[in-house]
Amino acid sequence: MPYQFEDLKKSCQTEWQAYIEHSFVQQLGNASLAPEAFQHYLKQDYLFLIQFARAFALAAYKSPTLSDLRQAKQGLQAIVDVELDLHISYCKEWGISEQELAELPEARATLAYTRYVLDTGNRGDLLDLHVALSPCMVGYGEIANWLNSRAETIRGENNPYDAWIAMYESDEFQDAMQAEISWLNERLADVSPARFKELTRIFSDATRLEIDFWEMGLKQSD
Ligand SMILES: Cc1ncc(CO)c(N)n1
Repeated sequence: MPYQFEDLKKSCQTEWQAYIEHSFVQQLGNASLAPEAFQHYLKQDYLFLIQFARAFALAAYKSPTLSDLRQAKQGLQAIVDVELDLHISYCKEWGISEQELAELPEARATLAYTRYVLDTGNRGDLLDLHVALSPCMVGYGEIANWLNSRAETIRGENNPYDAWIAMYESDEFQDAMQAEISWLNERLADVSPARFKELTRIFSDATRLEIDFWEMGLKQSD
């Protein structure tokens, strides 16, 4: 049986579920999340996105084919020209100025996660890097879908976090998530059991670092 993305999730099911169904996510869905926790998260996510853009630049460098190079360029462009602008205006609505964002120190959870991804890409190949990136690309799309499937989730103007859910349920994000899964499925189909085992380590590490990112938001830790 060729390996598929689903097998990566199955290899760390407990951690994956703890990430997708984290209390930060549940509280965001039922509108009970403390605004301070959300603001802390938003600020750190700005710093996260900057490092995430660098990871796509690294993906360009690690691309053996023109098609991979184009894909990496598209990812970098989407973050720099669209996501970061959106994030900056969203932060403004939450009372966080661009000046404040520019001067923020990185929380340890942000440092750990982003540098882990960059280091994994540096020492490995494009597949290692994509596996390290996949919990972000796929996880947030799944989170939006999971929230929408729950009776406890409040949508619309009665939830101050509605726009956050809307961003990750959008066609743009869901399409990017599907594209990432397809790219991985194509590559995973050819890997050996030993190579797959290495990749499950990376996937599980990145998933655990996503859990820490939610914890950092909830506890407002720096
Ligand atoms: C920490 C984190 N993971 C994933 C995403 C989705 O892009 C994000 N914005 N932030």
